[in-house]
Amino acid sequence: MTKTFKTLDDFLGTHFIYTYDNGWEYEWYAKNDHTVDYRIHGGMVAGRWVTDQEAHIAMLTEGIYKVAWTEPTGTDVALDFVPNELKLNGTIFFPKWVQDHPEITVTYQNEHIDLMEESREKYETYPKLVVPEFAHITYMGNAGQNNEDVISEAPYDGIVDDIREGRYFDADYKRINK
Ligand SMILES: C=Cc1ccc(O)cc1
Repeated sequence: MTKTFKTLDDFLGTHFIYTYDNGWEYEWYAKNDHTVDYRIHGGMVAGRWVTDQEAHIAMLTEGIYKVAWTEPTGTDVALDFVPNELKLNGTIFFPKWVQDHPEITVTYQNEHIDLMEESREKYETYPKLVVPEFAHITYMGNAGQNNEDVISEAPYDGIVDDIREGRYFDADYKRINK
């Protein structure tokens, strides 16, 4: 995808894959102006995926976007995208319990909200694990807003290569082989 990001609308509906400098690989979709979906392919909670997470999304200045949200696990996230330079800076604030029991969060969270809320009460919150990292964007796709095909299944080995190499979405950004 070759596109210059200028407006908030240029950002909304974009699908990204990126790798943080610590090696963690994430896939993230700006579903609309208040909703994000994502899948985690590498790192402490690889295998986790989430749809319809409410988030705050703002354009700070032309082509630079800030996204922030708090999750049912108690994890907080702040992302600053500079897509024209294929980079972003992300900070993840993990409660202690996610660091101690990451496996509880490695699932399709939407089907286990009660477990996330029980776990955040049952286990410890502090000290939080703060992970501030730059990331390099390895893929961008124009999925359009509210496209339910973008993040619609659990991550599997090779999925990011399928996406990057054009084997996953058709010309209308619908999933092939559904
Ligand atoms: C914890 C979720 C999360 C999603 C995307 C990202 O880049 C960092 C964290």
